[in-house]
Amino acid sequence: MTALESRPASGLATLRQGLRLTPEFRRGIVGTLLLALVATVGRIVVPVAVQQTLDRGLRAHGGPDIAFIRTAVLMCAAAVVLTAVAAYLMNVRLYRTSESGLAALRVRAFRHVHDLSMLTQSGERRGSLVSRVTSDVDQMSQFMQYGGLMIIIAGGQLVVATVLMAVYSWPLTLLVWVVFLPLTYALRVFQRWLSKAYGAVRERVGDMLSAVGESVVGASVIRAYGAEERTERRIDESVGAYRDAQVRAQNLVALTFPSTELASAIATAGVVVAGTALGVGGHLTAGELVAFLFLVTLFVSPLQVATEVLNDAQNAIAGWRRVLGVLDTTPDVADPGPAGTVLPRGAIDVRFEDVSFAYPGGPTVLHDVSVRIAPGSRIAVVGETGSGKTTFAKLLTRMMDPASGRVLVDGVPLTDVRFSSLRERIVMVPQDGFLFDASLADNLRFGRPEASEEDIRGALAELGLGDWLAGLPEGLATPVGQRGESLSAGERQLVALARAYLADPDLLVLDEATSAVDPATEVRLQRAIESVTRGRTAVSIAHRLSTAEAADEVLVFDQGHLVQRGPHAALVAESGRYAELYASWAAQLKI
Ligand SMILES: Nc1ncnc2c1ncn2[C@@H]1O[C@H](COP(=O)(O)OP(=O)(O)OP(=O)(O)O)[C@@H](O)[C@H]1O
Repeated sequence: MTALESRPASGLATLRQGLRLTPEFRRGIVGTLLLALVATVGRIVVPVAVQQTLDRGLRAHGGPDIAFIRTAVLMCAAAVVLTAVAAYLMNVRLYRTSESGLAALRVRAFRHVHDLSMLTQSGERRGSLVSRVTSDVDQMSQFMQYGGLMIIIAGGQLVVATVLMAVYSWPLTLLVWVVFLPLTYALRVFQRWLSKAYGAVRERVGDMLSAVGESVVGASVIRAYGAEERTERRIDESVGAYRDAQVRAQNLVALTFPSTELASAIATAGVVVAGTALGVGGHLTAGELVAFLFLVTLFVSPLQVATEVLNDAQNAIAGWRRVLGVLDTTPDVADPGPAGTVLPRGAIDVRFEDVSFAYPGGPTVLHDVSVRIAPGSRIAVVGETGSGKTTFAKLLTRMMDPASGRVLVDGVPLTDVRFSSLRERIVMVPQDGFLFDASLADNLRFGRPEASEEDIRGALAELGLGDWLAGLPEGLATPVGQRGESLSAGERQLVALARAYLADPDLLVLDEATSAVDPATEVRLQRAIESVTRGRTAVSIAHRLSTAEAADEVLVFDQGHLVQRGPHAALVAESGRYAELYASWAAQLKI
């Protein structure tokens, strides 16, 4: 089960919903349809001209009427040119609208992915999420540019050809329809099968991208554990599953082609036989029969195109369903928008009122937590692994909302605070602060894009990192590599801290890194943390004893309950959870 389910709605409902959510596709559609009409009507001029030339020009009373033939040929040439121009203009318009529609859809889907809470995102594999915004939209683009156009033309052509065929001979028209009716029914059945088959194809693309993406990102872990073979097997399997799904879908497509060919051959043969009989009986002229055969070709080609387009259409609808799956997911952590409160500047006062939380489908991991954190105080959150520390931090920064209870900042419920204000005033530094593949300066500027080089140097100096910066080969221009791989783990933590310092929040939530660093970096980190947390409310998930010792107060979590709180010295003196944790820390230090 993924968090963003593909919608099971019918193909037509999906298209309608998609068009409603992407008004760009509908822009200028009337003009395009008119051009399609001109292009279609233009195609019937040739058969009519041939019929007129044969029946009224060549077989005119008293010999061929050259003047009539000349006029018919000229009109025919003019119609062909007009048709070509209309078809060109229609193409251009369709490309333009479909491209801008797809671009808007991509942007909208991508923004929406960002609006979704961490919880929804973590329920969906990253590769699959990426495929919804990239390859699924690409599938739609093929259809919108070729298939959509063909359907418009083919539909018009089918109607116009039928009407004109009926004008020449309704019994022959009936014959053609009788041959083709079973085919149209069969096409509808194929469509249902294809819809299922292409739904599976789109799912497999997501799986494949997920497997490939993960093996690239986790390359070092794979190598470290010698798991290359297992990883290759997983990729082989996902590629194989995609191939099988495609082959299954293509087998169905292959079935549709011969069936149209067969129906077309039967219809043509039938028209020749029945048409000749009608001609002998004096009900049809030679010109009319020839024109009718031309029209049968015009009638058949849209059906042939339809089978091709059906393929694209089903693939596109399957893709569109997955994109709509993203757009339709209401963000569970919603921004109150302009109606929301803007927090005033200054150290933030935090209150948790009976807060409980459970991850979707899981047990309660935080139970009735009530706590007040005074503005400007430094708090250390401690507890065994899995005790709920990170969950507490995520609720405090509104990465997710509590199942029950409230979190208040400066007396305002977090849910009422405008996102822009929330993200500006409250910053979380996760254990492994993600660094982008850019220069050190660009990464530091992430929280405050307008910061000048002087601001950055000043901030690093205030954090006691001036000497570290001086030791870097290219200073602020030093590239940090993908995910900061050119830096050591300790240096990455320093950059994450400096980035938060530059953003200048009023509440800083710090998930202390557990990775061991060399003693010199450790000292730097301690000094930097001391400076970063000064003057603001700071909540650190502490993995080091020194952090707890330096804090104004310690919050002790045990199996989702807040079991103790108070200054380090007082808690050590009490017998309780903290004293046990302290004892195990102290034992580790002695080793
Ligand atoms: N995304 C998630 N989905 C489901 N359960 C989760 C998720 N994240 C955490 N949990 C569960 O919630 C409980 C509390 O986890 P939490 O990450 O808050 O603990 P922690 O004290 O921060 O642990 P650590 O010190 O190892 O980081 C654990 O039992 C964990 O398995």
